[in-house]
Amino acid sequence: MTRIVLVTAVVLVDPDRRVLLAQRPKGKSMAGLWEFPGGKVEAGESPEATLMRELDEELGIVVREPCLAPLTFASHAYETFHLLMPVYVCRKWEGVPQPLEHAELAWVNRMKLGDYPMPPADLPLISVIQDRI
Ligand SMILES: Nc1nc2c([nH]c(=O)n2[C@@H]2O[C@H](COP(=O)(O)OP(=O)(O)OP(=O)(O)O)[C@@H](O)[C@H]2O)c(=O)[nH]1
Repeated sequence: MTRIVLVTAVVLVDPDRRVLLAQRPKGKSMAGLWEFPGGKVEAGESPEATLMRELDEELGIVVREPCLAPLTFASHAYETFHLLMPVYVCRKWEGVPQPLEHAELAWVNRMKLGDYPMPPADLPLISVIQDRI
């Protein structure tokens, strides 16, 4: 039986309908790949609380819970765990996202998401984002 790891992620959408991708830094697993901001849900935390904490830590922005809307989810078997990742969409936040924990950030036209190498779990998300954002 594989271990399920619960991670929440968010698609931040700007007024030009671009989406924020963040590049995983050197030294981490899947370094160099582009992901959606977020992280592992810790014990006692709601998925929304995880996102609000991660967005503060990773990007230095403040998001209010009502601004997080469910979009879709990813379910992917990695070699050592099974990732279950609820994905939210957010169009409103305070502050300007900064790469506080990532190598780089990119605001990407949603039709160009396929140009950015992503973790395998994220690939099925691309068409959902293109259709629904
Ligand atoms: N935040 C985020 N994590 C993702 C995405 N896609 C994906 O497979 N993941 C995986 O979900 C986990 C998120 O963990 P994390 O952000 O809290 O911590 P981390 O990168 O240091 O994890 P790790 O180094 O243990 O792999 C990682 O294993 C990461 O590879 C994504 O789009 N966003």
